[in-house]
Amino acid sequence: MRWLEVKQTSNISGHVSIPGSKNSSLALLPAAMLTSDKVIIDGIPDIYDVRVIRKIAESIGVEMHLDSGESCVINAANVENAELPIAMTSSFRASYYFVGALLHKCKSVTLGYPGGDNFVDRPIDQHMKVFRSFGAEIIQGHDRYTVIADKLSGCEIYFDMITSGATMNAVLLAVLAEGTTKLRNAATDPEVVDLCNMLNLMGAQIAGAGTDVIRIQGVKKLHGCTYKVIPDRLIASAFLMTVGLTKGTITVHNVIPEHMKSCLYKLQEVGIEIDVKEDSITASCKGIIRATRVRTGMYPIFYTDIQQPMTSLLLMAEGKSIITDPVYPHRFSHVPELNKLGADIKVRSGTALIKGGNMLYGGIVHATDVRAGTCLIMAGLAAEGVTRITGIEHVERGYADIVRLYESAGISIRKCEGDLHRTIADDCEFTPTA
Ligand SMILES: CC(=O)N[C@H]1[C@@H](OP(=O)(O)OP(=O)(O)OC[C@H]2O[C@@H](n3ccc(=O)[nH]c3=O)[C@H](O)[C@@H]2O)O[C@H](CO)[C@@H](O)[C@@H]1O
Ligand SMILES: C=C(OP(=O)(O)O)C(=O)O
Repeated sequence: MRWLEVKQTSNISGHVSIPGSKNSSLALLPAAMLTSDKVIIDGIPDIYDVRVIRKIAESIGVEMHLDSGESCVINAANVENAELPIAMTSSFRASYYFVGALLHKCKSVTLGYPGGDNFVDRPIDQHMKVFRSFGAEIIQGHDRYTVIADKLSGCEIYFDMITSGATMNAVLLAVLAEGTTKLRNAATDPEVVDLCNMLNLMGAQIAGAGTDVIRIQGVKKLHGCTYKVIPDRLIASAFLMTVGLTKGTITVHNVIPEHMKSCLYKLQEVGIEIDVKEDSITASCKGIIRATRVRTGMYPIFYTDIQQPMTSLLLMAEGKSIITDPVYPHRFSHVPELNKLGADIKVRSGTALIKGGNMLYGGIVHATDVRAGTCLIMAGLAAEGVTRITGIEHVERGYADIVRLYESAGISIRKCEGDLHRTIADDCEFTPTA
């Protein structure tokens, strides 16, 4: 059994260089397959999902080399078919971008239904709507689906809800489709803009990215480029929140503060001091944390992916806080785990009612998704004694080297392997694996 081990920690002082965005990388890597030229992308994190993408790519003849923390070189000149490995494509969420990236070239793409963070049911009806809008036929099996199109025709799509994934998939299909595509009610997330920026550098004609109407004029061919992925705003936001649990100061470097505004304002509101520079943000906390209400939404509203870390932060507040997550109303699997550590949280129809101020005590808890992992690490830092967090594989989907990253923040956590139920005081028996 593997787990992460976290000890109560106070008064931190650290500097963290934020890695490239997972959610951007998962779209940029398939996007690089739209051309037969070489594409170089800097800053791709060496996380589990990226490793799976690399294996899937290799299985269809795409060359993908990743030097850790450096450049990823992608060459899709020799891809002929897109019969993708089912289990691999079902092991993470964003495999659907392979359809957007390969349908034009291969005319047929077969893959497994998306997996990934299993906090809730996550429909892909908007992706299906996108495929059909471009003229594709979809054949659905019990564990796989095939998307077939001899030709992709530009179209107009009004999304039924704001979805970053389906917006990006539509962009991937539109850049080489015949004619013009107009996407309405499109997502405005920084990761959507990042994808459009790279595609424009490859010769695409995309206008309006970052607004809710994106217009794409299809082109005949895209060419290679060198690009750098944006920083991971989700990892950066969680680090800033951490000072609310440990007290002290933390500076995140290599960030784009504009991407994190909804988080920064909320942190100031609850009592964390925020100092924003051009590409770094310092958060400090000496005093009390105030209770608040949080409601998630699609960008630029407070993002669902930091709802779980925010829950841990609000455990420190005297009084009652309320977190509602309309984006994923069932994303609360972290709550029973936090309650095991002494928290007092009740969940009622997509809303967590948090009674802050309780003492937290270390224990054994389980992370069911990457952000639940972050949230449990944060609670562990405030809990008396030692906290062990299982479900590391979920955390590894989003963090390349979580131990080293926290170390730079002045926080010591360990990856351990062995007998989980050995007495927590019996510290020296564990075998750190990183
Ligand atoms: C790999 C990646 O980038 N993952 C992020 C992406 O996921 P992902 O792109 O899957 O999430 P979406 O933006 O598509 O989801 C937004 C909302 O639309 C709904 N929806 C989406 C698609 C669809 O076909 N039908 C449908 O009903 C979802 O249930 C959700 O309520 O955005 C989410 C919302 O910010 C984040 O939590 C994920 O970290
Ligand atoms: C939900 C997340 O990721 P994914 O969509 O890849 O499951 C996340 O990063 O918090």
